[in-house]
Amino acid sequence: MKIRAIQLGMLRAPLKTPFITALRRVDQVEDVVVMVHTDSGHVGYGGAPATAAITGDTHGSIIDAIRHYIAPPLIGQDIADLNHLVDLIQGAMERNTSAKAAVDIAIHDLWGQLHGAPLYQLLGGGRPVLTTDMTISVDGIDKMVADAVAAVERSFDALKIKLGKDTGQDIDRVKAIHAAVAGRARLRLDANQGWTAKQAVHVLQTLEAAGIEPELVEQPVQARDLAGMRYVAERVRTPVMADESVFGPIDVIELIRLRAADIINIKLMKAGGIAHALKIADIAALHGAACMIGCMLESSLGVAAAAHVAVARSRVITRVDLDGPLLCQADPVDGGIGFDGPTLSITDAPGLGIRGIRGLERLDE
Ligand SMILES: C[C@H](N)C(=O)N[C@@H](CCC(=O)O)C(=O)O
Ligand SMILES: [Mg+2]
Repeated sequence: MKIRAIQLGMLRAPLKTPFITALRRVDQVEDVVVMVHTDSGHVGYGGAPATAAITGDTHGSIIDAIRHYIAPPLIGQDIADLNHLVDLIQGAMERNTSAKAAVDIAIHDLWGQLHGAPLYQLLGGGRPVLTTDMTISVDGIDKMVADAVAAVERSFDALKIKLGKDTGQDIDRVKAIHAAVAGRARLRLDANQGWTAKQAVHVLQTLEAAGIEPELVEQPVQARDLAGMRYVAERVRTPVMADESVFGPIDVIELIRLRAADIINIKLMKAGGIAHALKIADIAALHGAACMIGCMLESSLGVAAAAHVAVARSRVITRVDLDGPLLCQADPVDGGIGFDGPTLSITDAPGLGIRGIRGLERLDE
């Protein structure tokens, strides 16, 4: 099975309600779609959203990186040589992790199809069912409480509360949500880099003193401020999770060496795809650090790939934040994964099991 052509497209899916974090506000998912065609007539699907505020990648940069740097060396290569293909993708250029992830996902989809098995089975197996949390966008307190209660009523027992706008209001937000859902949902706090280290300690110690024990706090301070991450981790009971501070395997080694976080949020769009996400999970496991599998605001193309990774590394990936497709009015991806409330199930079709994408806009050269 040899790579014949790599085609690009755009997928757009309006959200049910705006997605708002300390970093950005978005109204729709927009993924660059990668379709890798083989001489055997198979198609491998991958995708990447542009999360410029986190990865630095834009739709234009993703398309350009794939067209001019990542795709050309792959043409004519054999899908059976997965490690070689991963080396070509990762070595094609510096950074551009979203573009690399989109192509890496499509190649892994084909590798699964080549072997006639769902990807998670080839990566080590596991039970193909996960439970995701639900994200509550940062907003006015009443709106956040209403969104949190609605999520709990839909059976979500873990809520990811977006914060990081204003420390005083953030404390009030968490107190109000805690009062509304206490005992029915675990609270995961995500400041998306919005606090200083001292502010983070103040927010968390105030909540802890009020008898609120969040399950974790995600990326309280600026991505590069590993000393700040450690400062927070040393002063609060709430476990600290690194998100924007950790992109690839090397970052994890540094983070663990500095003891700057307790938990690592693995995202394919930061890692550059499945191969490096697996490496991160394996490094974390060796050091006894726990992981979450996360996603950007993206469709079930990338989320399906992340789900296969989470299932195959379920001993170390103990938390799941794969709610991107659930935030959309409708997910245009056919096949792959399905949701029933917070329960995410993977089909047993070969590879990622993607059958097609409704309303795909083709991007021609
Ligand atoms: C969608 C997911 N629950 C999430 O919150 N992901 C990110 C933000 C992604 C984005 O801005 O697209 C996170 O910070 O964890
Ligand atoms: Mg985060």
